[in-house]
Amino acid sequence: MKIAIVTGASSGMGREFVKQISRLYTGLDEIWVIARRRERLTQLQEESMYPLRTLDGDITDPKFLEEFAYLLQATSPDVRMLVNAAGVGSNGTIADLAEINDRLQPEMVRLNCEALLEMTQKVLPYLSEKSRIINLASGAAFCPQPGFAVYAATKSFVLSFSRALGRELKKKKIYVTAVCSGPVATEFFASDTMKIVAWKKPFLADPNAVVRKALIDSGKRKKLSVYGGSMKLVRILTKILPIDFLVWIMGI
Ligand SMILES: NC(=O)C1=CN([C@@H]2O[C@H](COP(=O)(O)OP(=O)(O)OC[C@H]3O[C@@H](n4cnc5c(N)ncnc54)[C@H](OP(=O)(O)O)[C@@H]3O)[C@@H](O)[C@H]2O)C=CC1
Ligand SMILES: CC(=O)[C@H](N)C(=O)O
Repeated sequence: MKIAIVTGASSGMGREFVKQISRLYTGLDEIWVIARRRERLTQLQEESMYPLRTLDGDITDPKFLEEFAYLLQATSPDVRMLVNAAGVGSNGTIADLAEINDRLQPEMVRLNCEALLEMTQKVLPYLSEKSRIINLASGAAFCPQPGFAVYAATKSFVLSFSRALGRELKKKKIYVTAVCSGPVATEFFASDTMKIVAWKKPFLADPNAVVRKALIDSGKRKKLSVYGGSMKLVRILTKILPIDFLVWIMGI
């Protein structure tokens, strides 16, 4: 059974990946969609040409991860694509966010880094030649960001992890792409602790376009998918400017 697996499939870019994978890829038997909001995943079936297997649960929950591992073992699928899209962010200083809720930032690390690693580890034995992993990192991975510190650090983890994993899997011809986009118009910015800052608003990208580029870049076996001219420029600047200057700019 050939499948694709998408985490964070109930909204934003994860949802868009399911729709576009369904349109662009032939030969799949199922897409496994993962998120906590079951009704959203069920509705998604209307937008997919492939049968969806709805796995509703919290990917930071060890029980969910155990059941997921058991399902993989029981069905032994040929996973053609894994998209790790589940992720959250909060902005504010580390001290302010800790005062609001001291679990907020540790849980962000647990979801954005640990759960992504756990999902990847579990799926790895079921990936075969020419299969793909797409990890949602962010342009925030390129540089430390005072006021968005833990989120940016989690995304640096995702980028670094993706690059190294891609190298490790090269011999097996399994290709890993880290998606490093700027702000994208999704529910990501709808939470009480994640407000989009004013200067980012003009740069908000359409999730449809970011995901389309990610799938094209993954098809081209690119290690990074960077959407839009402004984010490409940011990437170059973060390579050439001194780190202290960059951190100062980001903290203004
Ligand atoms: N929006 C942006 O500007 C950018 C986002 N990114 C990254 O892209 C990824 C997708 O973000 P985006 O689509 O914008 O955000 P959304 O908020 O729209 O989607 C996040 C998804 O993650 C799922 N999710 C959250 N927590 C859990 C959990 N504990 N277990 C399982 N699923 C969970 C949510 O589903 P549910 O609540 O149903 O569980 C939802 O489907 C994230 O990793 C984000 O960091 C990268 C660059 C820019
Ligand atoms: C939320 C993101 O990841 C985005 N790149 C941003 O910096 O706003």
